[in-house]
Parts: sequence; structure tokens; C-alpha cells
Amino acid sequence: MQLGRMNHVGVAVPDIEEAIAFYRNVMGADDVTEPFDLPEQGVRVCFVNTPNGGTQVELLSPLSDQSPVAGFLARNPAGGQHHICFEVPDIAAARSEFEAMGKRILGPTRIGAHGTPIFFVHPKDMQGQLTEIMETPKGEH
Ligand SMILES: CC[C@@H](C(=O)O)C(=O)SCCNC(=O)CCNC(=O)[C@H](O)C(C)(C)COP(=O)(O)OP(=O)(O)OC[C@H]1O[C@@H](n2cnc3c(N)ncnc32)[C@H](O)[C@@H]1OP(=O)(O)O
Ligand SMILES: [Co+2]
Repeated sequence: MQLGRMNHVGVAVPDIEEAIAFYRNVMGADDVTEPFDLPEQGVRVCFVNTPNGGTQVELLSPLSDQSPVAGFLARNPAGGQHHICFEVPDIAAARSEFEAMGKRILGPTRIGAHGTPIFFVHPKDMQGQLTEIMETPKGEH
């Protein structure tokens, strides 16, 4: 496994509009994308872009009680850091390598919010940190 660029930090929030206002008004963010629904992932999502193409903050709110973010918010009602996401050049190769290391992969490889394939690795196998692995968008290698 070759560690790639940190693409984003996922932050679970109970109210995405309120979180956007926080990043704009308190943190001085001037580039926040419009929120959109990703029903396949069970979340509503938007990105806070940091300057110079830096790591994004991914704001996540649940679309239903079945959302993977819903359990987290039940345990952390104010929200908080939910996952970190690292890029890899080849998602299938990365998945095989994690499997060979005995890491628990959560569900199938899916298309994520950046339009490239992603999968998640269980926090208990990753130093307590839910970890998203994402294929680098084409043209950014
Ligand atoms: C926007 C789309 C996409 C992108 O393109 O970026 C996304 O990021 S989608 C993000 C949301 N999707 C996911 O999180 C998918 C993967 N997640 C899951 O499968 C589940 O959320 C989970 C990680 C298996 C947790 O399920 P849950 O039912 O909430 O909890 P458990 O009871 O199974 O928890 C077991 C254990 O793990 C601890 N835990 C849970 N979540 C986290 C977390 N986010 N970070 C760290 N630790 C976590 C939980 O506290 C339990 O610990 P113990 O009590 O000690 O057993
Ligand atoms: Co994510």
C-alpha cells in the first residue's frame, strides 16, 4: 500500500446549512459547494474547499435513520470528525492489498462524491479511524 494525497476529512453534522454558515462566518471559507444528495451513500454532502487546492472538508448529514452517518450522530449529537480519505492510483489494487492484510472492508466499491470509486475500511482495523480510500480523479495523477 502506497499512501497517497489526503483528499478530504469527512465531518458529520446535524444541520448542513448551519455547518456551511459556520465555515463561512467563523472559519472564513469563501469556496463552499452547493449541498447535494447521494442516496446510494445515504448522505447529503457538500465540500469546503481550502486554498491552493488543499484538502477539503466534506460536510455530511444523514438522509435517513439508515444512513451510516446516523449512528455516528446518535453517539455524537453535535457532530464531529467522521472519516479521513486518502487517494490511491488504482482502487482495485488497493482493495486487494487491504484484503490481503486482513482489514475489514465495509461494503462494495462505489462511486463517491468526486465521481471516482471509493471504499471504506473499518475503524477498528485502522487505528480507530474510519478510512475512505478513493481513486485519484483522472488527470490528477
Ligand atoms: C459523500 C460520499 C462519500 C465520499 O465520496 O466521500 C462518503 O464519504 S460517504 C460517508 C458515509 N459512509 C460511510 O461511513 C460508509 C462506511 N461506514 C459504515 O459502514 C458504518 O458507518 C460503520 C463504520 C461500520 C459504523 O457503523 P455504526 O452502525 O454507526 O457503528 P457500529 O456500532 O458498527 O460501530 C462499531 C465500532 O466502531 C466505532 N465507530 C463507528 N463509526 C466510527 C467512526 N466514524 N470513527 C471511529 N469509530 C467509529 C463505534 O464507536 C464502535 O466502537 P465500540 O463501541 O468500541 O465497539
Ligand atoms: Co468521504
